[in-house]
Amino acid sequence: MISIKKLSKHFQMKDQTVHAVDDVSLEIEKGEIFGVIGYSGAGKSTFVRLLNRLEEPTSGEITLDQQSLTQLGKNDLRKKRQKIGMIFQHFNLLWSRTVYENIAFPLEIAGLDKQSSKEKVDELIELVGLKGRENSYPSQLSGGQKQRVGIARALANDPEVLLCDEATSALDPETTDDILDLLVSINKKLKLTIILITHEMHVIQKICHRVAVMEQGKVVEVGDVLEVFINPKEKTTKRFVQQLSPLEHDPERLKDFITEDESKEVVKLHFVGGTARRSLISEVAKQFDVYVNILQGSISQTQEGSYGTLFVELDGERKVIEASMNYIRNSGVEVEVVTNA
Ligand SMILES: Nc1ncnc2c1ncn2[C@@H]1O[C@H](COP(=O)(O)OP(=O)(O)OP(=O)(O)O)[C@@H](O)[C@H]1O
Repeated sequence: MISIKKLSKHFQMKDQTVHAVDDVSLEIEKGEIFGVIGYSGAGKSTFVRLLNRLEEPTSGEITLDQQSLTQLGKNDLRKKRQKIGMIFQHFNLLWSRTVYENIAFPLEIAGLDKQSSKEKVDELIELVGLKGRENSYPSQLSGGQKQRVGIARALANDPEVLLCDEATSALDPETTDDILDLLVSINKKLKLTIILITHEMHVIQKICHRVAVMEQGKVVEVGDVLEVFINPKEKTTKRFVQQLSPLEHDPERLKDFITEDESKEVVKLHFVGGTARRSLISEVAKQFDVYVNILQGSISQTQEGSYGTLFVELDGERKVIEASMNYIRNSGVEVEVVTNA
């Protein structure tokens, strides 16, 4: 749906050229939530601003639904921009206008008549959960509510793509989750393609289908979120993934559990995909005469399924331990016996 080819943006400074976006090529599918993650200065904001030409590329091409964005003249660009909604970290609302008027603003600009505009605004207010707040001013709203206004306004002209520039970075964790849930429900309901940039892996994990990792203007890794989480290849990607599972393997803590005792075995369970949804641990404890002691680990949900590791101690007769390990393996979960924790 969006095809980005060899896209670059260079800023010519007095004594140097900054390669903010450097030869980026990506294909973004219709209806997917595509995340771009990178540390500060990686080029994320510049990248997302190039996608609606708030920033003019130095070179390269962007195609949206087979139409070249990069070659559009001023008038056509203005029309096409209506099909690219955008939300921002600091909401960018009109402070002297009410919630209703903020959302109606892009419809006014598009020349919609009053009645159709009212119907659309009412529908959007319902969609983003702001019923009853139509007449409030932005200053009377919480951060999460302000972003809901931002989202409704961005959706006013029925865009094909929604660009999110660090849209949850100014929000507390709970509100962040609410807004991310809202984006997922909009993505599903409207089949809207969403491109979001963030420096938080939690955001990628929670809502994205695919992710690109940016570093010094370049995309250094791209793939399905689940795949990238399970098997990050680049150093930067590994650092981001570790943000979410710092406790995954703490050898010191596990050491105390490793014994020569035949009746105990410490095993590492590696969950990938849908398997972690099942109540495997309680099933094992119920069906086999073993105690299952969870030592450490974490399971995370992504849009494509769960992944993660759990270290557990199985305590029981040798052959029962073996049988429970086989049961776990047959459920599609990788089992590794931890001998050298
Ligand atoms: N208008 C500009 N003029 C000169 N340099 C710029 C301009 N905009 C961005 N840059 C530079 O381009 C590089 C990428 O910046 P960008 O803001 O896109 O990164 P980012 O990943 O979004 O980081 P942050 O989250 O800190 O904004 C940085 O080195 C930045 O200083």
